Amino acid sequence: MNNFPSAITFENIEKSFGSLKVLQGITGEINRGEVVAVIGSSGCGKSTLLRCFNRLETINHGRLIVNGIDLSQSEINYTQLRELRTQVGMVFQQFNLFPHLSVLENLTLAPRKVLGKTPKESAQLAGLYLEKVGLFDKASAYPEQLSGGQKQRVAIARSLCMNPQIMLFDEPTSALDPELVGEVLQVMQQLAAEGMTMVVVTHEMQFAREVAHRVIFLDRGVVVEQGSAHEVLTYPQSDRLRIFLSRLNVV
Ligand SMILES: Nc1ncnc2c1ncn2[C@@H]1O[C@H](COP(=O)(O)OP(=O)(O)OP(=O)(O)O)[C@@H](O)[C@H]1O
Repeated sequence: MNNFPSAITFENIEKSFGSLKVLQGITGEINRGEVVAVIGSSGCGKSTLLRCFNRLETINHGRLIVNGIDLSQSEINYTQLRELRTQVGMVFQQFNLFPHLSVLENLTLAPRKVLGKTPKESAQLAGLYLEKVGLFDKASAYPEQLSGGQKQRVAIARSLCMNPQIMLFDEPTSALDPELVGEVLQVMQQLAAEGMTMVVVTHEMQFAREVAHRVIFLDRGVVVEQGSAHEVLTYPQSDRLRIFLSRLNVV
């Protein structure tokens, strides 16, 4: 367990793609054991913020510390990047499973290659986490044989095999048929109850309301409001948040 006090600290971070300023000076903190939902309209920078947290994107300006690793610099060394990718798991909208590998092979690959586990140790780990997401019986299936909800549960189990301290979820249920959303949210809810630090970019306001400790509302690359899910979703202070929520029929 890393002893750095907060899981993620970000101060005045900025990120541009060419002339497009996507993050325009964002400051905040994710505490250990906290579940934070990041909400906002399409294109406001939610995914970019999340991707900065595991260095899929590099910030242009500001200070960013993730699990004690300083990501403020434009260059970090290979050891730090490996450490970061081990400690911070990420689940994507499109699952990103390897189609040519079985479920078991998808789960055991990183523990073997990155953590140096033996095939037996990694298979044990995989079994443990497949059990946790209710898919032990699918170990020898291939991704194409699974439903979207099952694929996403496999993707979560795959991340958990690395024993991460922080989990990032980028719209994990957006690509799913509505009837499959619940099974994925349930797994996430269980992780949250076990104390996992989670940052979740989501359009699922019910999940935000029921599971998130805190909600951050982004608009055009700035944090417009943040607070408890109850405060932010029930008593929006700004017109921008009111309009966003009314479009989703939340308020
Ligand atoms: N690699 C990139 N190169 C150029 N522009 C990018 C890149 N990634 C994101 N953008 C742009 O940055 C802006 C913010 O994108 P981002 O994906 O962070 O938004 P979002 O809030 O997650 O949106 P959505 O809810 O639709 O996923 C968008 O205008 C997007 O087109």
